[in-house]
Amino acid sequence: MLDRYSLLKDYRGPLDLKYMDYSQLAQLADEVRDYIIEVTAKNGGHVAPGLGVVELTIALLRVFDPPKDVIVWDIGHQAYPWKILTDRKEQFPTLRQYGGISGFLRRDESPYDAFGAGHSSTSISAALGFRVAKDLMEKEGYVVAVIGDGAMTAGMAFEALNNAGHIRPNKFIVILNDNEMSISPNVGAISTYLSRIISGSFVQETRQKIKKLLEHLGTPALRVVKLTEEFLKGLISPGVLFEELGFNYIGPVNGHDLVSLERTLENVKAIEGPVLLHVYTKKGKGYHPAENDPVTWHGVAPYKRESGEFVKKPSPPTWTSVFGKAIVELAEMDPKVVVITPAMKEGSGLVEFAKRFPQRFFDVGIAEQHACTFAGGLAAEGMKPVACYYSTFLQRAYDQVIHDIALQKLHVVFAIDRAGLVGDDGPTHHGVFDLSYLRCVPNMVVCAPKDEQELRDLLYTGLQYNGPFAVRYPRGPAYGVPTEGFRNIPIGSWEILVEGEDCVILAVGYTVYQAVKASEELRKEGVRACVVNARFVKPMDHTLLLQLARQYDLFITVEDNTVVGGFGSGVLEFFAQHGITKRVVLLGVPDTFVEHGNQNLLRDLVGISAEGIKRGVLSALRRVV
Ligand SMILES: Cc1ncc(C[n+]2csc(CCOP(=O)(O)OP(=O)(O)O)c2C)c(N)n1
Ligand SMILES: CC(=O)[C@@H](O)[C@H](O)COP(=O)(O)O
Ligand SMILES: [Mg+2]
Repeated sequence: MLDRYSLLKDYRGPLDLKYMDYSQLAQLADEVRDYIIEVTAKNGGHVAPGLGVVELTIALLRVFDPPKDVIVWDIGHQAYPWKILTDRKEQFPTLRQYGGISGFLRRDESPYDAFGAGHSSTSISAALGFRVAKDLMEKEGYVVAVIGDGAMTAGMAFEALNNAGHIRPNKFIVILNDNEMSISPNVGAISTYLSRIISGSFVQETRQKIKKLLEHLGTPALRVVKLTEEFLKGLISPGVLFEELGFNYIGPVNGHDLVSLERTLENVKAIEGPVLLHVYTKKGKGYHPAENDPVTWHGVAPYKRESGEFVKKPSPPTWTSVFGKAIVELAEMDPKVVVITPAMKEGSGLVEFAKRFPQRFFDVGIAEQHACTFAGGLAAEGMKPVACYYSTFLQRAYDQVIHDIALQKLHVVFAIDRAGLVGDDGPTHHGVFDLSYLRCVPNMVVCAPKDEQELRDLLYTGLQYNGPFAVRYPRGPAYGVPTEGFRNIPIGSWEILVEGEDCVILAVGYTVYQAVKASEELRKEGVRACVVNARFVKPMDHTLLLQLARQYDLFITVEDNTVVGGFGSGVLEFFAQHGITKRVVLLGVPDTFVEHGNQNLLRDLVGISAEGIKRGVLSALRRVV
């Protein structure tokens, strides 16, 4: 694949960059962009973020000397050019494939990936750690954090700036890559401030304000105005916010102008104290579909590169779209329903809701903790907040779930998307801990639907129930069952879906229909397994569980969550509390970080697909295939 690129094919590594002239570098930038498009068209992935930082990556590799100089990219979804230009151009076609290279940064993948990432807004903290460690150990080198404007909206980034502004280290540079986009257009007061810096309006407006103030003070001051005009120009730094936090603010600089970018970086190296370099770039640069629609092209499935059309296979609606439709209907029925997302409007299926109910929709930026406590406040005053999270990102708000919602028994519905194995994004994004971390929290109701209708019903149930309620559902297509209306499901109730005498399979959420399929296959082999839809993980159906314990000796629990502390553990705890001694086999995600790869392949590998469950049951019955 590399043969078609005249410079990239013979490129050996960052040292080569230092010997190229600017016309060669421009050509190399084009080739890197082309290569990213070529590979992501086949594999899918994050297209627009990486296309926007090709020149920045080249400049960093020319001005600094990694891995001696440490470059920490935030999130890492924009690091495809970094992977190609450091040491992974050959492996790049395996991007996000099982066994291939990751779509994010990993320390075990390359010495150039200084710090693992995938979740947002960690770069400045990690970089500061590197800086302090280097200083304590008297090690050479610069430390640079590269953070996007979206990532900069998170509290964690400001916690790090606060600390860095106090320590005031030298050779510590934060590059703010500002493309005015999070996944959606960036939101919030900080984003507005950054946009005003880029447009130049911040300085102009501040000067006007000072002039007006002086004019207001009368004639002597007016004379001063004239004298101070030039002085004011120098006095007002557009990055006054960062200056006040103890950083030297430099910028804004065009992040696609390699010459000035490099010159600025060279100058920045000589500045004493921490520096914030504000760079503006275009998300999706160089590929028209992505430049024109960076929201869609943030992260995509495979596509045709010439047209930008997506290669779609017919499939049932996604769980996300079922949720998105249901929440609009529920909001129509109840004016108290409000929706909160920490920067995941599209991914959480909320585009329609935001259009229909702009006053009741809150994109709070990448601020999972704030989103949760904000929901708590809304609930305390009598609204019905639905806090929409990806399972993996809810991890950020764990203390808030406990302290601000559960302890106060507040009526917040957590709609948790991307539960279970998500596939190509890999271990940073799998939502395989939520059943464990939520079921141990007092007052929480925790449930998972077996299909689309049950998702609607559980949401409806959650909005009727007066307390903390979490419903979790997976990434990707649902089962295609018809949906209509809403019904209340008694909290803690399970249902028997398949009768059988040999053993009982207690399955949760996505795995329920897999267990039903497995039971059909098992029947062909003479095994009659009972299948139960254990839709409530907390509280469990104690009555049914006691009844089943009288009937069966072998229990198989299935969940798309870690087996450590998850649903199966809950069943074991219940049996232990009731002195029930039955054989219980736990099927689920093992106690290891599962790699990236095709979602169904991963499900099969960990043994929670229909085939995997069949294998698990047979082996439990000691009839190993
Ligand atoms: C804690 C956390 N919340 C949400 C996300 C999902 N997410 C990934 S990229 C992104 C937008 C980041 O915007 P920015 O930092 O400006 O980078 P850009 O894509 O614009 O280059 C979001 C919200 C995440 N990775 N981590
Ligand atoms: C980088 C990041 O965190 C998001 O872009 C994430 O990859 C989105 O995942 P989905 O594709 O499941 O929406
Ligand atoms: Mg951005």
